[in-house]
Amino acid sequence: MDKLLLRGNGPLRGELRISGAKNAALPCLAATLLAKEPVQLRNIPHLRDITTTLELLSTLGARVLVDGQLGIEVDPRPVHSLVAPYELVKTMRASILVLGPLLARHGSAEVSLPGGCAIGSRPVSVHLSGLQALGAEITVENGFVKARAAKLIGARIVMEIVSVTGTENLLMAATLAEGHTTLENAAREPEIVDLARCLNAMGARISGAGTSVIEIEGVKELHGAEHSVVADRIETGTYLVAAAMAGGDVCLKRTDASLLESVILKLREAGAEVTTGADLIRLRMKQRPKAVDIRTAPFPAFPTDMQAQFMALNCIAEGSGVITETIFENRFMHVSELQRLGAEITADGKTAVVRGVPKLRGAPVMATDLRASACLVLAGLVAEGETLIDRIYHLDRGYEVIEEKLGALGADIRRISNSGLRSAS
Ligand SMILES: CC(=O)N[C@H]1[C@@H](OP(=O)(O)OP(=O)(O)OC[C@H]2O[C@@H](n3ccc(=O)[nH]c3=O)[C@H](O)[C@@H]2O)O[C@H](CO)[C@@H](O)[C@@H]1O
Ligand SMILES: C=C(OP(=O)(O)O)C(=O)O
Repeated sequence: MDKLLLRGNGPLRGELRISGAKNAALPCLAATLLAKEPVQLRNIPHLRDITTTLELLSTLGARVLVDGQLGIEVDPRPVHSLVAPYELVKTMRASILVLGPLLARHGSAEVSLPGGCAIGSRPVSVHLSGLQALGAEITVENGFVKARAAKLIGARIVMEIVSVTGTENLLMAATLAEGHTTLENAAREPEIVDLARCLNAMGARISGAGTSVIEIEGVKELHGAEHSVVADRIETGTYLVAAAMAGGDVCLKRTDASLLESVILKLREAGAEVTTGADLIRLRMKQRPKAVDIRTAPFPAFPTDMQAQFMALNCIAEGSGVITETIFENRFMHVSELQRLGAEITADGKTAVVRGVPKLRGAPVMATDLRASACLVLAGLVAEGETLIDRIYHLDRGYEVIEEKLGALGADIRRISNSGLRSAS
């Protein structure tokens, strides 16, 4: 099992290219199952979750071509299986996203209940009740969701909870439903806007994505298309926090500041100088960060996927910051690991109070989920001495070559793989 070894060694300087967003690429890959022709997707990040999704699509029978330039073509015509097996689905939350497309295009689907980060109970009731409202018959048996519908019929759906993948599943299913569908209380995340763009390029008729009311006029079929996936706002935010913690001057390219305004606001509050251009963000930090209060909530508020990284920032900041996690009930697993590095944190229920210390000290730590892993990397960048992070397979689900990217900015970070020690830069 790979590990990461870090040594805190001062400011970060240089330029980085941000990858396509995992959480946009995954629904777009699932959406290809709706088409009658091959779909080309560009700017797909090279990540473990993407590989798992491609394996899942191949298992269903789709023909997948990877062109080596971050481009992937999926030909859904040979699909012959409508079963998403447990072995593939267990590692990844987004695998539930094949449910809506398979049902809408083929009239039935069996999808194992999904895995993903263990950051809460993460039910899928919103997905299932929405599909029922579109006319599907749904049962959950032996860990599988079984869905059938001779034909989906458009409906007005008021989602009980704001759910990102729930909105995406229903959006995809509704594109081929007969008549009009309205999704109310929809999630507004940029990845949903990106999925709607991809679907509209395939011939869907969707308006309102990015607002809480999405309108979908069902069409008879969807055709092939080409779509380039939006930049990863969480990867962007993670590298911005890295520079805010380590200090220095970093420019992130091929990203979009409008996707992470709430994060940039908090970085400025922490004392960073942030300037933005059409597709770049530059962060300069000349001082010890000031602690900030964070409250996670659905977009456009502060994202839960950036909570752990800001907790790491508060750990070495001047003053105290209160972090309130309102989305997931079990997303403070990084607290005990940060404490191993000398952080002063008191967590109680949804709230963690972090009192900044002048220095963290390196130690062996364990990654517990994707963003928790990222926060340990950030802490390791500024800790005195060596930090060894175990179980970084979580990190590989969501960060493309993190050790190379941080290494290029001057960080001392190395991956220790089973085959030996590999330098970052
Ligand atoms: C692959 C992907 O895009 N993952 C993102 C997606 O996850 P995901 O789509 O799983 O997250 P949701 O938006 O569905 O979850 C938000 C909250 O709603 C609850 N809920 C959700 C569905 C449901 O049927 N019932 C229910 O109670 C969840 O347990 C959670 O407490 O959005 C999260 C919130 O921004 C992000 O952290 C994840 O990175
Ligand atoms: C929680 C995340 O991923 P997933 O929903 O796939 O578990 C994440 O991207 O931070």
